[in-house]
Amino acid sequence: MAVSPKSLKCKIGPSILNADLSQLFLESQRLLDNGADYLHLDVMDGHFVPNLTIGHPVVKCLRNKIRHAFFETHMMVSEPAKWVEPMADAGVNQYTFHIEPVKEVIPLCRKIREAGMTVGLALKPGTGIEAVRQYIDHADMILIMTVEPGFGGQQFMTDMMPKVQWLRHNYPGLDIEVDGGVGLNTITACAEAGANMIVAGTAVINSSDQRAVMANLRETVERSIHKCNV
Ligand SMILES: O=C(CO)[C@H](O)[C@H](O)COP(=O)(O)O
Ligand SMILES: [Fe+2]
Repeated sequence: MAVSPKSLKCKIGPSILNADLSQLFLESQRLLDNGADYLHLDVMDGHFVPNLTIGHPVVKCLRNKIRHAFFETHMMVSEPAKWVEPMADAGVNQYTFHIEPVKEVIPLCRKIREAGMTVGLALKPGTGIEAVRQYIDHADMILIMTVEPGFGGQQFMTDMMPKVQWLRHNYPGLDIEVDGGVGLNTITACAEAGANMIVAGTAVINSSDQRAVMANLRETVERSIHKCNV
């Protein structure tokens, strides 16, 4: 892995997808109390992916209860431009959208920033890194999906790691997120490839010791960042 600047930080963002959503506030607060740096909120529209989850009204309710945490929405939707203002109004901090269905990526990045949010660009497993290269300067973070988007609890795809490695090599200071099947058995591959933003759903939610799992994920990533800085 190429040398990362000292400013690169490990951030752990659990996904609430497989949590008990009838207790969304309590589940989210518990994750934050147990050491989460941010919340990764999976938004699905039943078109871009074959599943439905939550939308901006639910995010807004959650924001009314949790004032200060960083909220990332992972927009698995066919028309991400449509939800920028509602999500900004709901108190979202980072708007991460898939580039696959979007014709005009750069104007959408601009719109998201104008709405006061940071920009994440997400790639499905079948999307090559060349598809995002031209947009990286317009984004704050790149999300490399390590499962086919749509469902929690799937198996991690190790063969996505070359994408992470390429990004880290060429963009030492970039926030690079991995999402899907990330847990104690797969974090080393993510960390060594250069990911610094870690989304973990079932590995954290299903654990009886969320704090220990998140601390373990963090230690592994911080060790890799440190190795590159010495
Ligand atoms: O975007 C997602 C699925 O499309 C989820 O964020 C992801 O799957 C998290 O769950 P797990 O860690 O269980 O895979
Ligand atoms: Fe996600």
